[in-house]
Amino acid sequence: MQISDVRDDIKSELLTRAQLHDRINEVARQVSTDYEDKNPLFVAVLKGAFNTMAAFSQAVSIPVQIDFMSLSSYGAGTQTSGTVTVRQDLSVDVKGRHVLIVEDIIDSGLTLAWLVKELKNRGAASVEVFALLEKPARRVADVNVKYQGFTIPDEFVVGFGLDYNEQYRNLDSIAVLNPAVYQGK
Ligand SMILES: O=P(O)(O)OC[C@H]1O[C@H](OP(=O)(O)OP(=O)(O)O)[C@H](O)[C@@H]1O
Ligand code: HPA
Ligand SMILES: [Mg+2]
Repeated sequence: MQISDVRDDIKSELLTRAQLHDRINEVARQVSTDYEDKNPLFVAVLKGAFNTMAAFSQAVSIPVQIDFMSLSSYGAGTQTSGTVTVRQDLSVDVKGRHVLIVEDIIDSGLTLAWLVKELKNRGAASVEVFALLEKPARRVADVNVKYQGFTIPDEFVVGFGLDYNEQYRNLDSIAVLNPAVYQGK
């Protein structure tokens, strides 16, 4: 789906499909060098990171393993609930593994802070983060992000996996949602 398909709901396009893929490819090159011979485990944080994981994992040039964890804290709104709920856990043991978390966005930082701690507690040999988007304005939890895509302004964005109330995930770029869509809800 493209912005023209949901024009009235969108305030502005922030990152085009080409910009997203160019940056993901750059990060993938770096990660391929850094993790050569480490047999890394990529962990995508669902649902939002499904597109980032697909594009990123295809762009790396080393063998990797892939797993998913489904976490939720936003529900149907535009503000974090402050509580991370595990909807679906990993299917592999991370003990002794070099884990790279693949995330769509760091906003408050609460989701990632929780996950990094959890994976370290489970015995991962190392835990690093690739976040496609970072929204520094709303950060309340400190997270060390080794690989990042773009820093974005303090606006609620959708597309490329990111949703508002489970919609717009299949938009092929990142856009600022028109506040009229969620105001008064
Ligand atoms: O830094 P934070 O404030 O914690 O926000 C970031 C997280 O919030 C969103 O997930 P959400 O809870 O909306 O679940 P979803 O991925 O299924 O949409 C997003 O995909 C990140 O995982
Ligand atoms: O700006 C956002 N958009 C969609 N999901 C999110 N989760 C945290 N921040 C955002
Ligand atoms: Mg969401």
